[in-house]
Amino acid sequence: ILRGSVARPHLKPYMASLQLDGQHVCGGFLIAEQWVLSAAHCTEETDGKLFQVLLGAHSLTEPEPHKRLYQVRAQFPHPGSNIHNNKDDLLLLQLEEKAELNADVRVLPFQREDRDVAADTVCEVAGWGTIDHSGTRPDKLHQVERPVISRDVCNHRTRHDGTITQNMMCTDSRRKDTCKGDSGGPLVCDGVAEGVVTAGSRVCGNYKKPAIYTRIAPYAAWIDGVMASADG
Ligand SMILES: CC(C)CC(=O)Nc1cccc(-c2cccc(CN)c2)c1
Repeated sequence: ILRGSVARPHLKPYMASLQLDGQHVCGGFLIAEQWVLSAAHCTEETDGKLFQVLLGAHSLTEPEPHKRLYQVRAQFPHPGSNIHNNKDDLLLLQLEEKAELNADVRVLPFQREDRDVAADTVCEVAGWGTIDHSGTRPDKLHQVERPVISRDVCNHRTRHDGTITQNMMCTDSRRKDTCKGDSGGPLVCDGVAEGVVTAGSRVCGNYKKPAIYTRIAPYAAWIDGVMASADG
């Protein structure tokens, strides 16, 4: 998160850190006791290894009362996701067991009504992604508020030039923005997850490249189907 602030500890109890060998790679969030939603492109550099999922954390390194690292039983990237574009950039992770829910570990509801969030709505996004242009990685969760911009503005030829589909949404990226390692985290508007951070043009804080999110509502049926089909 570029030019945001340190989040209030454990006030975003749905946040997950997807880790490999103890290193934060991407964000995610708890959508059910045994399921985390993230971004499919986060698996690009994992060489087929499964993530571990850290829940209940504010600091990535310090001991905290309800912090716990969960093994992943299975990962389900959306079948339409690919490395060449941001389409269908969603990843479902089934935890090895149901997460123990408590004050610091809680499910976040996601939007099921497929209707665009109005432009200028101020939403919030959080993550352990890089916090400056030198790629400094934070120990603590950061957050930032960002206004939604319309798909028409986001698709302008000087911005994302028509690549933003109706399954995507954008927020203004002037100065304050998402960045590397924030992918997979939720865009939360009025307490509901409306989108999942995707890397898009992989630049941060440049107003000509607004932040892009995969809208969740269009994928509600896919999410429900995977959760229902996987055992348990
Ligand atoms: C395996 C993956 C972690 C590789 C990757 O995603 N790299 C990468 C590099 C630079 C910027 C970003 C990035 C992420 C989220 C939002 C944005 C744009 N605001 C950029 C992402």
